[in-house]
Amino acid sequence: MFKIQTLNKIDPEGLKNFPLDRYEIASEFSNPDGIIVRSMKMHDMKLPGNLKAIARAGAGVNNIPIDKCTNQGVVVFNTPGANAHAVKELTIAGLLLASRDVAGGIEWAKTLIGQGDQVPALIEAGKNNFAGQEIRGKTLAVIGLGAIGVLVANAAQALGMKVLGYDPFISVKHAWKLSRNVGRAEGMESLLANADYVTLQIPLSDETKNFINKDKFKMMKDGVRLLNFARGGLVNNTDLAAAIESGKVARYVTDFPDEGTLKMDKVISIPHLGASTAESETNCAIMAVDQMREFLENGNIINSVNFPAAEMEHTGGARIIVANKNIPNMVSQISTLLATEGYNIANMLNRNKAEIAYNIIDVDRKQADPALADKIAAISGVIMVRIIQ
Ligand SMILES: NC(=O)C1=CN([C@@H]2O[C@H](COP(=O)(O)OP(=O)(O)OC[C@H]3O[C@@H](n4cnc5c(N)ncnc54)[C@H](O)[C@@H]3O)[C@@H](O)[C@H]2O)C=CC1
Ligand SMILES: O=C(O)C(=O)COP(=O)(O)O
Repeated sequence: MFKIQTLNKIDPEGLKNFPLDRYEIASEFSNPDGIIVRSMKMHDMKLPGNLKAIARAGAGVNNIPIDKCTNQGVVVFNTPGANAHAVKELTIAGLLLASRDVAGGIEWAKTLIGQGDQVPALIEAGKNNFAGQEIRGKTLAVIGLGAIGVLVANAAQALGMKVLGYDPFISVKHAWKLSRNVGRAEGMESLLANADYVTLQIPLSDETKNFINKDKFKMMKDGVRLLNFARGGLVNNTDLAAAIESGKVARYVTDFPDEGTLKMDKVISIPHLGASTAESETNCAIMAVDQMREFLENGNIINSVNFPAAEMEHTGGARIIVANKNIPNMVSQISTLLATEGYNIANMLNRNKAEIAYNIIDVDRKQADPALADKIAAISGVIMVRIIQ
């Protein structure tokens, strides 16, 4: 039986894909084999000894201690693209909320309760205070052209905006999906100097923390509207407060409000609703569960953020999976040990990603002795071994 712990509410449509004769699912387990999580912060959590994999039902993995997981041989998955349409739609809503004072107007309209028959006239008299601008013809800078950024860029272009994209690491897959009408920014300076709206669709990492700071605000037009449906830590709050105060930023729309931004003027705060649609929650849960099962049952790795992709058809016989440091001479030590122990390799796959190498080895025996795992684990540089019978 595999034990799967859910750290957030995970859509049952996904969880039902765990067959109950082989899986136990609960929100509390002392030593689970797998964890499924959404946004809960795991950095202070001690990783359970049996833990083999963490699946993030969503895109951002900044809530997961990736390096610690890698060092302990724990494979971390996410579900790329599974919630991208939901975030695209809310980002488009953000563009409109940044342009027309719909939020302020709604608040004001509620204050008219009790004015009886006067309400329609008061509405007409007061609406001037909430007028705005159109997005058509304005320039949008999209920073990050991944699953979400490409959809946002294409949708904004279809709504009549001029769109400039910026992503020095754009993947071929996403480049193919980008409308040819989306312009390529030559660099940050020209991108920000030309933008009426800037939207962030990049991950939060050590490299991107405080990505929007006083230097970037300096490059922006006065009255720019900034959208952040990516992560709060991408924007430096002190510099944002100064940019709002000086009129550089006309509106900041954020899906990640904090105590600091809640107190600022001109900020529209959304309570992290980007991926909160029935469709996205289902998509993410199904993908997370499928990837977790594929790894636990077959050792195959699909959409991991810390391990290489590795898929090999299981042709029968015992399967041994081994993760090791990506250094020379590991495969030969492992295969020599297998030969010494009398195992013939029927099929083998070796993949690597950064510091990690991962092997899937099928042997032509139905069962492998569990003690074999300990012998492989004793080879210096081996991080994780598991036998799948
Ligand atoms: N508001 C919400 O509920 C949600 C927020 N997100 C956030 O959005 C982020 C992006 O999500 P996806 O598009 O699905 O991820 P993705 O991995 O498909 O795309 C991210 C893109 O950002 C690019 N990038 C990375 N560093 C960059 C930099 N310094 N400058 C320019 N581009 C850079 C990458 O090359 C990649 O193309 C997630 O990491 C997460 O933080 C994602 C889903 C839901
Ligand atoms: O997928 C992401 O990165 C998100 O921010 C969505 O978070 P959530 O699953 O709604 O807690």
